[in-house]
This record gives sequence, C-alpha cells and structure tokens, in this order.
Amino acid sequence: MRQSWASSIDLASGRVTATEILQPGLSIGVKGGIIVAIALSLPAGPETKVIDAEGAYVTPGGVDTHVHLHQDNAPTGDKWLTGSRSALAGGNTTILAFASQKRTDESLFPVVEEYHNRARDQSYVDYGFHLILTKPTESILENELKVMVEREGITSVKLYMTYPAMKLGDGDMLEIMMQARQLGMTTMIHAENSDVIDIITKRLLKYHHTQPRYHAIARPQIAESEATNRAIALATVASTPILIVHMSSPIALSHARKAQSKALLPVHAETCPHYMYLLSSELAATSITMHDEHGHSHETEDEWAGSRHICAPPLRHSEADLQSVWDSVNNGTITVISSDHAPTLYNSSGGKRKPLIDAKATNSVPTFVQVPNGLPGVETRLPVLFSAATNPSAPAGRRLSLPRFVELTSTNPAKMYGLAGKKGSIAPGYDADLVIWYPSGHNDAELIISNDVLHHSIDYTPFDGIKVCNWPRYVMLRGEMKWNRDVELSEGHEKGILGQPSDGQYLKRGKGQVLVGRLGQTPPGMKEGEQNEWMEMVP
Ligand SMILES: NC(=O)NCCC(=O)O
Ligand SMILES: [Zn+2]
Repeated sequence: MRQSWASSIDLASGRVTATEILQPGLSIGVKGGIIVAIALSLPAGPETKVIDAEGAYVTPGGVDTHVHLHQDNAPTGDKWLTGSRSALAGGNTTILAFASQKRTDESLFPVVEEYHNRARDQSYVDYGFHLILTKPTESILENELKVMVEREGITSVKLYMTYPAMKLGDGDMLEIMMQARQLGMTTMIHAENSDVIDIITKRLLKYHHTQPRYHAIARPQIAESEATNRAIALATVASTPILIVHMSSPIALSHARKAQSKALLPVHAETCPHYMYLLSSELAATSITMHDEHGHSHETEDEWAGSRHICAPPLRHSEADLQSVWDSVNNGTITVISSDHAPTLYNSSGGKRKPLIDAKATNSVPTFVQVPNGLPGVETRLPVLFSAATNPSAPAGRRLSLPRFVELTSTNPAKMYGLAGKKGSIAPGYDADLVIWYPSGHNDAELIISNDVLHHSIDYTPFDGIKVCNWPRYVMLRGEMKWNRDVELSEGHEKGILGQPSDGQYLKRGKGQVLVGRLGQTPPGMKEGEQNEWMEMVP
C-alpha cells in the first residue's frame, strides 16, 4: 500500500459486496470522496493511492439508524465523541441519533438546535437526527414538522407507547402519523403496552420482587405484541409507513409479518443483535469482573450485575425466542438491524447501579424500576453479524447470507431514512464509505469481544465473551481512511483511530423509501376512498 494521499484512490483486489457479492479482484475507483468506477482494472497514476484489500470482503460503511447519544435521560451514556468513535471503530460511517423533545418543550426548534450543538464537531462519522416527539402541539404538527423536513432534512419521527415521560396515547399517535404521511416522514414506534407493564411492575414491587431480573418479567412479550398490533392498526387508519423499532417478540413479529404479507401494508421491522444472541438469564448474573486502580481485575459476586442487561423490550427467555428473531431476519420480516446503542455506565451513581447507590443513601430498597434502560452496541453490531454471515461454523439457523448482511445493516437503513443514492451501497455516485475486513484466515481477524477492545465510554459490553471471526480492518469515510485497526499511532488518539471528531458531516435527509408493502391501501372494512372524507390526502 502506498502511503501518499491523493485525490484518487484505487481500492484493489477486494471482494466487493454491495447488496450482491461481486467477483473477486475488482477495483473501486474513488475521486473526491465519491465512488466513480468499479472495474476489474482501473488506470492508476503516480498520485493514485492504492489500498490492497488482499482478497478480503469490502462492504459499504455501516449505517446504524438507531443510536442514542447525549440524551438527557442517559446522563452517563456516550456523548457524541465517544459514541461516534465507537461507531467508526465498529465499521459504521453513518449514524442516526435522536433529538428528543421533553414534555416541557413547546417548540422543536430549540430542541434541534441544542442537539446540533451537542453533535457539531464531535462526530467521527456522518450523522443525522430522528425527532422524538413527546408533546405534539398543534403548531408542531401544523407548522414545525414541515420545516424540519424541508429545512433540517429530518424526515423521521420516533414515538413511544411506553415510559411515563415519553409515552403518547393513540390519539396523539394518529395525529402524528397522519401528518407524517402528508409530509412523507417515516414514523418509528417503540411498541410496548404501558399499562400492562405498570400494573405488573406495581405487583412485583408489592411482593418485594425488586432485583434486575424482574425487569424482564415486568415487560412480557404480550405487552410488545399488543402494542405492535395496535401500532399497525393506527398506521393502517392513517395509511402511513411505519417502522417498529427493536422487535424482540415472536408474537409481535408475527403481527408484522402478517401485516406485510397478507395486507401488503408498509410495516417495517427493526431488530438488534442483542435480541438475536442474548437471553433474559443474563439479568440474573451475579458474577462480575471488577477492575481496581492498579489495573488488576478480579471476579466478585454482585447481586446487581444483571442490570447491565436491562433494556426495553427486555431480553427474552428462551432459545426458541432467539430463533424466531433469526427466522424473521431470514424470511424478510425484518427490514433493518440496528444497535439501539443506548448505553449507560454500570459502576456509576447515575448509571445501572444508581438504585443501589441511592438506596444506600436513603436507607431504602433498590428496585429494577430505577435502572436506566438500554445497552451499548454500536461497535459490536457489524462484527457480530458479519461473523454470522461469513463464519462457516456459525450454527445452522443463525446464519445470514452476506448480501442480506449488507442489506440489513447498510442498504436498507439508508433507503428507509432518505439516504439512498449517497449511503449504504457500493456503486458509482455513492459516498466512498467502505469497510475492508481481514482476509479469511488472517491472524488478526478473530477476536473474543471484551470491553477493553471497544471505544465507547462505557464500562462493560453485553457481548463480552462472544467470539467474532472478523473485525473491520480499515474504514473509509468519503474516500479517506479513518480507521486502521493495525496502526498504533498517534498522539492523543486511540489505537487505530485516524479520523477527527470534526470529520462527521450533518446529513440533511430526503424522504425515506417504502421497502415493504404498498402505500395507499384501503383499510379493511372501509370503502375505497372513504378515508378521503376525513383525511387530507397527499396531493
Ligand atoms: N431500548 C432501551 O432500552 N433504551 C433506549 C431507549 C428506548 O427505549 O428507545
Ligand atoms: Zn425504544
């Protein structure tokens, strides 16, 4: 590999996967950060920088469209610098995070401005925002959302059906969905039945079932499946595309499948690696590795250790549940796999141990209710799934084809959220966002995941101990090498990080594509055109 940088990069001898696997030995020509050619041989001048992929797979930069960074409800989570650094080191070149409205925010403009301030010059990778709506005022619905789409390029909203501080009722959801349809926005939904969860939680606490493992018991599959069914019904009434985020329940997935295949509705589904690999038994774990100030580590009993795996929806109970998620990935029900990177420190008074620490101070009983929800995962998403796609010893039923890996982790998320033509594929005209993996059999490829190889600011990983057969060796953002895992470098930088926190560009997104079902379906039981009597239709 020649080391001089030039305006033209010829990425030779890789096996390129766009959404199909192309033949080995192709070169990718890059100019001005854009892919300009893919051919068996490309002209190279003295200025041309050639990177030899050595026969390894080259995949599009990961597009992780569900990442929580620097939100007020996760004070010990990653901020932009560490979260985006972690994203980069795990092969992502684009992340979509959230600008989150508080109930006290009457307007979205200051909210978005604040999140811009948090992210500006702090992101190693390109980025955009979804809007979390918790109080859809008339002026937000009638005026502000349009400006968000047209001026800010924010073309997606996320709605919560659970969490006291965020949840919306059916009426608010319908109003938002109808406006989203009108504006061509994508509606993301966190689907869990809030009342079911609240009632079970109250009773668990009454019977002194307070430990982390009860978090999963408080949020049963039926809560997810009922809310999923209801979200689909509301989207049907509003005739709008939706994406149900972080799906974990076989029954909920069957609702999505039925909506997609029987009713041909634009119901998209997202899952995350933790719902494909991890079980609720993790919440009962009691042994944890602690690190002392001398860098020594030792195993210790910790009744709260399972809180590290608290997320919502929770990890499910059985291998059959995991298998059902895998089946949904492979039968097409799942449209995207995101990380739902929603990290929080374990050993911190604001993190997962918060209830224990608070309870000591107030002489009360710590409960799972006060544990901040969410898991870190932006850096592990691609390596874990790439292993499922390329490791011949991955268990049957838990494999992905390589094109499906690319589709679920890059191409579909880019298309869903209005980045098609720019991100998520290796094709002329696209940004040269590329991941080059190690050639198979390379000594450095294989890795057992542990927190010390990761770049987030979190003190654990839920994927600890999972073996992956490969890791992104090089990551290029718009044609420039930003991650080289083998480079020791450099002052003030983590090993392997070549980029800067100001590299990431804000992405103004276009309208998302409908990847499943069709728009404009008449809801069952309504007459053709009946909705026109009461709903403003898209011109
Ligand atoms: N998923 C999770 O447990 N936390 C992140 C916040 C959310 O639910 O969207
Ligand atoms: Zn959520």
